[in-house]
Amino acid sequence: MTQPPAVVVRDLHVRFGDVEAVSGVDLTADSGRATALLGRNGAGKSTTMKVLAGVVPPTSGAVTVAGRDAATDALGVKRVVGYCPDVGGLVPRATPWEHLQLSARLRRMDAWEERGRDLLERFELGDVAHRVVGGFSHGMSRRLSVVLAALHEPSVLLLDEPFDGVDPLGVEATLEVVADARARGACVLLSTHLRDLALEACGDAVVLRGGNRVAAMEATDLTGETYRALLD
Ligand SMILES: Nc1ncnc2c1ncn2[C@@H]1O[C@H](COP(=O)(O)OP(=O)(O)OP(=O)(O)O)[C@@H](O)[C@H]1O
Repeated sequence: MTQPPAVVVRDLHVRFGDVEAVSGVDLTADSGRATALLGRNGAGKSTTMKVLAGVVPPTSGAVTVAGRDAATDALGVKRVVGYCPDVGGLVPRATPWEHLQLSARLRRMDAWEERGRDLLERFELGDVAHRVVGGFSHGMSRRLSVVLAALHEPSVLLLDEPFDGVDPLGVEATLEVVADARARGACVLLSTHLRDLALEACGDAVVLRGGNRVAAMEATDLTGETYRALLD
């Protein structure tokens, strides 16, 4: 029997006052696959991700994440996803290890320490595990946000601009996290402006423009020329 898609978005609209950030997005994403969400600044990528993370409610439309309805069960959605937000999400006075402890406690995880340590090492944050994050560079904070999203091996992993300001080793570690998640059957959604990295990380691509979906295709079909044409 074919599995239903892990993420289903139908005619999603999100309004902030007078601004319609998302205006009719349709999208599906499958378990065991990674889907890139691409588009220019202001296209609606982060807002769509926030809805999928249960952080912002849909104004209208239907959104299901691992069987949970984002409009009526935001808490259920938050439980099944791992979310790396585009900005923020870290407590400046806490250390990476304290962030991991808090995350594990909130999720009632047992025996998370080894995985936590391993992820910090993979993202080259082992040496600063006990340093407050307030002094971290942008790239270090991004890397920690990916670690926190991945810690509990969520069935839906949402990475919003995970490569932003991240050095090549951090990019490699992030690509590994995406590959691991796919291998254990999770659904990955990753937003980025960077077509090349999207192609490396993801098998599927969805392009947004002005709050609408303008294309959905296999990532390999998204040539530079095609992407450029879709952005205009
Ligand atoms: N909280 C908010 N209040 C008002 N407008 C908002 C809010 N959040 C987003 N918007 C607007 O919604 C539109 C989509 O923003 P969004 O952040 O989703 O785009 P994006 O594709 O993620 O852009 P970027 O690539 O620059 O991160 C933009 O016009 C933005 O200004």
